[in-house]
Amino acid sequence: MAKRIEVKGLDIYYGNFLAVQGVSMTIQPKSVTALIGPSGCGKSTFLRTLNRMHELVPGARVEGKVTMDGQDLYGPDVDPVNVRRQIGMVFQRPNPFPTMSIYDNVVAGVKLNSKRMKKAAMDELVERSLRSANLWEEVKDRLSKPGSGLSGGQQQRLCIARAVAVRPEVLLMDEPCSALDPISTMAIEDLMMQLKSEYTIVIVTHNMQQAARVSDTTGFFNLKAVGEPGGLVEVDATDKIFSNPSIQATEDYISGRFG
Ligand SMILES: Nc1ncnc2c1ncn2[C@@H]1O[C@H](COP(=O)(O)OP(=O)(O)OP(=O)(O)O)[C@@H](O)[C@H]1O
Repeated sequence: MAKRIEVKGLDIYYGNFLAVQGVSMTIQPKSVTALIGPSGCGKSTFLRTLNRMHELVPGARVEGKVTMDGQDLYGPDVDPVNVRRQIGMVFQRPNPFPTMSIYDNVVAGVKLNSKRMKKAAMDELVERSLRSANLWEEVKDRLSKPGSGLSGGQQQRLCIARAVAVRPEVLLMDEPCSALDPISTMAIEDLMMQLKSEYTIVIVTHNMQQAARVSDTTGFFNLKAVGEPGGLVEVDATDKIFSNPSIQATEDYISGRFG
């Protein structure tokens, strides 16, 4: 299921404002890629262009190329809704549908994709998705209760279950632990390491220890100067970025000298 994403010469605009310039990188399948960098350098903006979610902002657009296993995600015949089905997103704040039951939350995306399913198949999908999100044991006896009754960490795992239920190829995670306590954060980090055996995972994180713990590859984004667009400064194996980066700005950032 996991697929490779290639980004070539990507510029990202909000209207006339060039927010991110010239990103080229390969995102490997069955691995976790972390995007780090100071606030405002365009990590979230870049992440959203990988499943065309930035298009929900009026006037936001890209120039350049993004392909998934060779398929141009911005090709003229490509439906962005289909791209978002193949490339799921998990957000900073857990956002289950609050009045919907845990069960219905898991299948919400599948129903949106208007797939008709028999009850038994749906039950099986709910169990499988909750198991992949490491949440099944905690919720199996209260599937009809509202998603809002879960703890923050459980809600985030419910959102991950909802994302994997539609069987995506890639999972994008935008600071998925920033609203969570350390124990829930550990649970999500463990989950990411399990999920990478099946998915391509890209995570934006402000937590460098987290990037070092969970990712195989790390990309460092930065602004060239105030008022200049953000861009990818360096991308390499996570061990290399955190022990012996090639670029001085990367070293300054990871050693806490700025940002
Ligand atoms: N909806 C938007 N409309 C206009 N400009 C935006 C929008 N979202 C982000 N920007 C601008 O794009 C640039 C990159 O922002 P982005 O949120 O991607 O950075 P980031 O690295 O993810 O920051 P943070 O770490 O603080 O979340 C910033 O200058 C920001 O002000």
